[in-house]
Amino acid sequence: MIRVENVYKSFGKLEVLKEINLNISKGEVVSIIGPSGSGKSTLLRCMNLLEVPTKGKIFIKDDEITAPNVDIMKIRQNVGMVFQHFNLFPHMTVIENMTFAPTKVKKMSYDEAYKKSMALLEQVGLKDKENVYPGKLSGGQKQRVAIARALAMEPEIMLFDEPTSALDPEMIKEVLTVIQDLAHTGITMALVTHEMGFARNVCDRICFLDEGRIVEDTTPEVFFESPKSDRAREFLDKVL
Ligand SMILES: Nc1ncnc2c1ncn2[C@@H]1O[C@H](COP(=O)(O)OP(=O)(O)OP(=O)(O)O)[C@@H](O)[C@H]1O
Repeated sequence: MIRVENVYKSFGKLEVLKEINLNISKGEVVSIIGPSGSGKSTLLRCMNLLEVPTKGKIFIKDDEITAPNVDIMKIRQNVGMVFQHFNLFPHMTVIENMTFAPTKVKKMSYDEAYKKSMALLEQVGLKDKENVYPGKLSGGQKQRVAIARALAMEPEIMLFDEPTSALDPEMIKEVLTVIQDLAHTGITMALVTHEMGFARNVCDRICFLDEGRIVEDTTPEVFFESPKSDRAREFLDKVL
């Protein structure tokens, strides 16, 4: 579903990603973890071209998204993204946030977008917040709306960039539960997360990044029980 081939990314002289090769199959749930500054967010953002690789290719299904003249809007319709800071439109109510892209970008009828949005709000436990502005929601509620909003575009892929890092501890669980419920429903998911329990219990695979390179790409069992690299062992000693 997602194929990253020999990708490099630099910001000026700073080489942030080096020789990245990664395959994520349809329906797989992959966690990208590693020390701060190791390039996790940059790698995720390359998967929908929020960052453009300096070198290498990325394919979504069989389409090379790094090819010149690619229709980026079309790609992003199929790749939902959830950010650390929610990114809801503050001047729109929850339902306006939800129906905006499906009607404007996907040209869904308002009725269809509305029905779909309400079903998704119910799924994330926020049906009663339909007409509320984001400013009146808690962080956890905002993030659940952001997830529902991304799902309203019916993407085949969801990218999560530290979706719980900006939340108070008591709200982390409600958001992780929503993400966990989504895992293994057929949607392909890549997550940058610092939630080791979630990575271990929910994800199919762990990609451990260190200084811009994938150092381990393995199952949670192997990664958490017997990582092969010193760097992963040092990292786990610090975070567990
Ligand atoms: N747009 C940018 N311009 C310049 N440097 C950037 C940019 N985005 C990221 N970087 C740098 O690239 C490096 C990797 O950043 P990235 O956010 O991908 O790391 P990360 O592993 O996600 O870190 P964290 O866990 O702290 O969020 C960092 O040194 C960061 O400062």
